[in-house]
Amino acid sequence: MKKAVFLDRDGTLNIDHGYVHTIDQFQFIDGSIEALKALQEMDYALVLVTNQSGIARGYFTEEQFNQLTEWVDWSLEDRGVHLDGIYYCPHYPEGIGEYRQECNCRKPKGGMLLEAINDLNIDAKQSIMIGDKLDDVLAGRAVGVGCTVLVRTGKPISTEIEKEANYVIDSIADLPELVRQIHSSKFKK
Ligand SMILES: O=P(O)(O)OC[C@@H](O)[C@H]1O[C@@H](OP(=O)(O)O)[C@@H](O)[C@@H](O)[C@@H]1O
Ligand SMILES: [Mg+2]
Ligand SMILES: [Zn+2]
Repeated sequence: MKKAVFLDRDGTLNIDHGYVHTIDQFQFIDGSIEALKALQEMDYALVLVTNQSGIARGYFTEEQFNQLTEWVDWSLEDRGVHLDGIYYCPHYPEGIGEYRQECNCRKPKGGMLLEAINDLNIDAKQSIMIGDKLDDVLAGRAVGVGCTVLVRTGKPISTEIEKEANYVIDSIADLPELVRQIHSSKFKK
């Protein structure tokens, strides 16, 4: 079994301009690519788990999402970062057509993470969920992820919400250092 970092997208990997769906709108957060590279070198599988209710809301199509995702994936590969899995939820309970669903994949539910855990043989306990919203923390917790991390690069987070995560850091750029510290403090025990 392998350990993984479950990565939220908007607000964590890229700036959340609100329902980002074009290459022009997609801005990697400073230091995010380098952080992913470092985590990959620490033997973490990298798994993207993103709510894309903009599809169900009719703001953009699944096809547009897939095109952008392909660009993101290749931009990362270009910089030596391989995403082991990409999972997205296109649904919304008040959405349109086939996307109007009370699904099990939209965070805070754990469906996307669970699918990845099964597909990629991931050890949830050894894994990390990082995101910018309480829903990310709750999704991680729902599947028994060992460590939940909130970043301050996305939606504003209240002190009440901060208490729900195991750690709060300024940006995903700080995650490799946090992981190193966690590992070294475990050794000392
Ligand atoms: O952060 P991840 O999961 O990667 O993606 C979230 C996005 O799909 C969008 O999620 C929306 O929330 P609702 O889906 O409308 O609740 C809003 O927060 C948007 O600003 C945001 O772009
Ligand atoms: Mg987010
Ligand atoms: Zn869904």
